[in-house]
Amino acid sequence: MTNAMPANRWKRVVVKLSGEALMGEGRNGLDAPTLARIAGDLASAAATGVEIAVVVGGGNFFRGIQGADKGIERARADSIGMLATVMNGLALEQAIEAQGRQARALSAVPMPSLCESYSRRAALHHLAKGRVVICAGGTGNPFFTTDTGAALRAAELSADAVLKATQVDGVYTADPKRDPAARRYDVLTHDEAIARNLAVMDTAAFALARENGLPIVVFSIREEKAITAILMGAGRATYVAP
Ligand SMILES: Nc1ncnc2c1ncn2[C@@H]1O[C@H](COP(=O)(O)OP(=O)(O)OP(=O)(O)O)[C@@H](O)[C@H]1O
Ligand SMILES: O=c1ccn([C@@H]2O[C@H](COP(=O)(O)O)[C@@H](O)[C@H]2O)c(=O)[nH]1
Repeated sequence: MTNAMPANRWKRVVVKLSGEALMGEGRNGLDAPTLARIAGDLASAAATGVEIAVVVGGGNFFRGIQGADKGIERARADSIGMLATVMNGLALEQAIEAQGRQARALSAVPMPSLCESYSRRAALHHLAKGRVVICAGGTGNPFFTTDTGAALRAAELSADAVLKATQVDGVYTADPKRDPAARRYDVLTHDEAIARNLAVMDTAAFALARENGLPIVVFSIREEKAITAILMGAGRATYVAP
């Protein structure tokens, strides 16, 4: 971990939680022990007093781009992807509450019979009460991802950082799952991430974070209590500094 990370000064963070992380060692869907482990970490993180909003992905169920490759109209495929994030959001809400911490899933795609709709005001209200806020449905628009959703929510909620909880332990010179020679960065800038096409997050997310002066911390959610560790300035991660 880099000393550059001013973790313990953060008051509010947005955690981008990989949907794929929720499937554990499975091939898709939700793995109950993994869900409980991550929910426990989020509950511990909230217990430190830092306000936690989670933007949850949907890659364990569906990604729009894959649907489009199979012939589903892209906007419709993205709608299915957004629904996938709501499924994850509802599961996460219940798993966090099972850990004794209040949580509220707020969907950017209104589904009032399932959960509250997302609004900035509602999110700030629940955060002030110490609840973990789960932002589901991404941005609510097709042609975006939950990475961009995380940068957007972080900007509008005046968060101090985006914590990208993913499958790899940082940003590499190339995708480490495909290139065993890829080297890991400790620190880099948004400009460098964009210029080098580092696909750990999409360019729109890096650009939105850069424009709003938001640091991004990329780390592996496979580690025990990884989110809590990052809040304490510990753990292995790449710090993307504005
Ligand atoms: N330069 C890079 N450095 C690190 N990881 C990279 C890089 N390029 C591509 N990746 C890949 O990006 C992935 C993370 O991004 P992605 O948003 O696709 O998945 P995710 O965080 O698991 O979210 P979800 O499952 O919800 O879609 C990593 O698992 C890694 O394999
Ligand atoms: O703002 C958004 C966010 C997401 N989507 C769709 O959902 C899936 C799942 O999200 P991931 O970020 O890939 O985990 C995504 O592939 C899109 O199809 C969206 O349309 N708008």
